[in-house]
Amino acid sequence: MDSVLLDVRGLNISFSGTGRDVRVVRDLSLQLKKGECLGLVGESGCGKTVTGLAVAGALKYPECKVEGSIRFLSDRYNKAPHNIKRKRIAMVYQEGMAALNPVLTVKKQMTELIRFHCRLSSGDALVRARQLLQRVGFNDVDDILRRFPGELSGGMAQRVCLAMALCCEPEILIADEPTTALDTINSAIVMKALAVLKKEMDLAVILISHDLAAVAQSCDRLLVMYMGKVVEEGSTWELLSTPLHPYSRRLIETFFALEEGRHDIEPIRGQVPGYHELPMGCAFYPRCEEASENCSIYEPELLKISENRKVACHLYSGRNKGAL
Ligand SMILES: Nc1ncnc2c1ncn2[C@@H]1O[C@H](COP(=O)(O)OP(=O)(O)OP(=O)(O)O)[C@@H](O)[C@H]1O
Repeated sequence: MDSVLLDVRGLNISFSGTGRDVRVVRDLSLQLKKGECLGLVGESGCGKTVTGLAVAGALKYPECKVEGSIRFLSDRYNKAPHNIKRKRIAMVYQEGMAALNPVLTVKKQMTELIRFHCRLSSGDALVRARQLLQRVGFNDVDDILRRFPGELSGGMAQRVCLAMALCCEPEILIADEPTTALDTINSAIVMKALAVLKKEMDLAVILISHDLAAVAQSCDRLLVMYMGKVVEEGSTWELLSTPLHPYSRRLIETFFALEEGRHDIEPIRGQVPGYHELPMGCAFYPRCEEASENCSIYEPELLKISENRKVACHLYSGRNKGAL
């Protein structure tokens, strides 16, 4: 559990689609240890998916610039070459069904993938496909192999995608909203499959999610992101029970109030700004009820405030002075 597998430092991601660069991930650093589950949470558009794609080496748009250092480390590889990194880090996306080819059976898709990546014969690839499907909790694997994606439920399709992501025995799995399109029962089945895999394969997982209840059950540690930056980091239990950053506090309060069916909670005031109109100082200050004058001038750094806790807020930097 102690060896660091992934070390990301000073990650900046920008898109230049409209002619000028728009930075959507700003100076992000994270470490992931063997067997650990790290949650990335925050509102839509705060940069969770692009961070996951950059780590998986899957951000390939010509208009996208990735800067900073992403190092994949393990007992066997130090600064792994790109092809090894791609095999050791796998990603599953929001909608399993959309990731599968609708006109090919599960058997065809899985065996082709396994033959391509693992260089196995057709017979051995089929054996491996069966093992992988069992690993994600299917009992009648031959029935699943015969089906076309349209004959699977959303939860089944997501588990097939999970099985496919495991074909190269990755050490890190990035799961991007794996339950977004699923009902409660299927979400629970997919999350259980993830938990079993994490334990059996000692997988390190980055779980990107809006679902703080799922995150609370699965993750050891959390990063809260706002407008492309990490605003708070800590162990899951500590962060969810005593959030420090005013943004984390409002995000958590709102989520759990809605979970309890309470609609009396005030939404966070104001709007999420566009990346091209980020305010000076703290990006959250126009919406923050605890902002001071300095928050509109100085951008807070992510400061370590205890062994497992970091926060980027002037309430904790000693600069929270001057009324707004
Ligand atoms: N290919 C692209 N070209 C231009 N901008 C992009 C591209 N992909 C993502 N972005 C922008 O990057 C920002 C971060 O997007 P991202 O998908 O990472 O957010 P997110 O936190 O994962 O949101 P969600 O929870 O809704 O998936 C958004 O403003 C998005 O519009």
